[in-house]
Amino acid sequence: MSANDSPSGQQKTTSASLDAVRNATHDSAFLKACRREPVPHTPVWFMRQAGRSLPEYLKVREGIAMLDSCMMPELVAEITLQPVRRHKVDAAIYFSDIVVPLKAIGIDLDIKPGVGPVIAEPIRTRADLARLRDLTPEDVPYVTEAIGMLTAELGATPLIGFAGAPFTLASYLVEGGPSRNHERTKAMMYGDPQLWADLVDRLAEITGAFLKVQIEAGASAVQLFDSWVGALAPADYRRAVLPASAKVFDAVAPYGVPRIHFGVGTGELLGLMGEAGADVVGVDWRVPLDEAARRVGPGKALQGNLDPAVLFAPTPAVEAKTREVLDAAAGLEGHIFNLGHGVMPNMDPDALTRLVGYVHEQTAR
Ligand SMILES: Cc1c2[nH]c(c1CCC(=O)O)Cc1[nH]c(c(CCC(=O)O)c1C)Cc1[nH]c(c(CCC(=O)O)c1C)Cc1[nH]c(c(C)c1CCC(=O)O)C2
Repeated sequence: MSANDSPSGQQKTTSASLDAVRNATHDSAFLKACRREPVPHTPVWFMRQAGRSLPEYLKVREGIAMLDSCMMPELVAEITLQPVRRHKVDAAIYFSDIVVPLKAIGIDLDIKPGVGPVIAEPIRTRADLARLRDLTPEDVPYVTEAIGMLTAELGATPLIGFAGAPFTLASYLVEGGPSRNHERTKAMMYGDPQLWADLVDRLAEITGAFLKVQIEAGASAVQLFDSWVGALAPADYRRAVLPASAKVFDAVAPYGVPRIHFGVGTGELLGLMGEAGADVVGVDWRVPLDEAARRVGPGKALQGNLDPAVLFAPTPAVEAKTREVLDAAAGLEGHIFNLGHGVMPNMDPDALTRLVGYVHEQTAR
């Protein structure tokens, strides 16, 4: 199957325009690095680059709830473009949230400012699983529409689509909201392995379908965020999570777009996260990239991994820490520079802009 066969039957983005997007972005530094090809400079983007660190974001979001904003295509396109205009990053990331596909299939949830996603009725029993129905492109028309607008504006700059991975989504659904220790999630995982397996398998189906919509609309790469999976030991990850994450990666494999996988505190899981099917493994700041490369093994690019908190230090300190990251990445087959986790709301946007310039200048070849 090629991406042009449009397996969902949706033709909102025509094959010809999808081909045009593929051609325009193909030789970008970002996609070359994902493919482990030589690059003119190390590409840079930041997780959570769109959002509260930017005054122009706060301005357009004024009076609009987070989830509502995700369903307004023009606003989504504007917010996605803001960090590209300001920082000159090498890729855009689609503005949305990991819980958007769950909302789209009818799960009653909200994103509470300063808290995160909150689920009205958590998923805890076999009967609850029935509420997790399949996602179709018709459930998320605003995604197709916004991505269509974006690819027209972005030209040669690739757009990264994303989704939450089954474990991280399951944690929100089972706990009912953010959780420090994932107690109820782990209680289900260890106590009712079959219910757990069925839950993450359902989530894999939904997530795979959601990523397909984004790719068919014109996303040039996808990132699967398993933000909280670092809470697990490798043996548990392999048994209870890897099959579901692999199912998501397999679902989008036929499109041939790079698949990025990221989690926080996943130093002990990096090899397994690559094994799940990622082409690019995201690394937080706790493991130097040369060591991460040893853990991941050959044939995969790495993304990361400056400690985001470093951005609060004076510029010479930021540059010294950035140099350390670049030095550790010197022998890699493919490196995409990023922070080890997301941009923080109170970060100075100018420090981010300077960082992009510094990485480009230091790695120009
Ligand atoms: C775990 C997770 C979530 N959402 C996401 C993850 C995985 C990434 C990670 O590990 O950070 C993913 C996400 N959420 C958002 C993006 C936008 C794209 C980007 O610029 O990276 C992305 C990629 C927008 C958002 N998602 C959210 C905001 C802030 C809400 C606002 O601006 O009103 C944004 C810009 C809300 C949200 N949504 C979530 C949290 C923890 C929060 C923060 C709650 C808070 O502190 O207010 C769940």
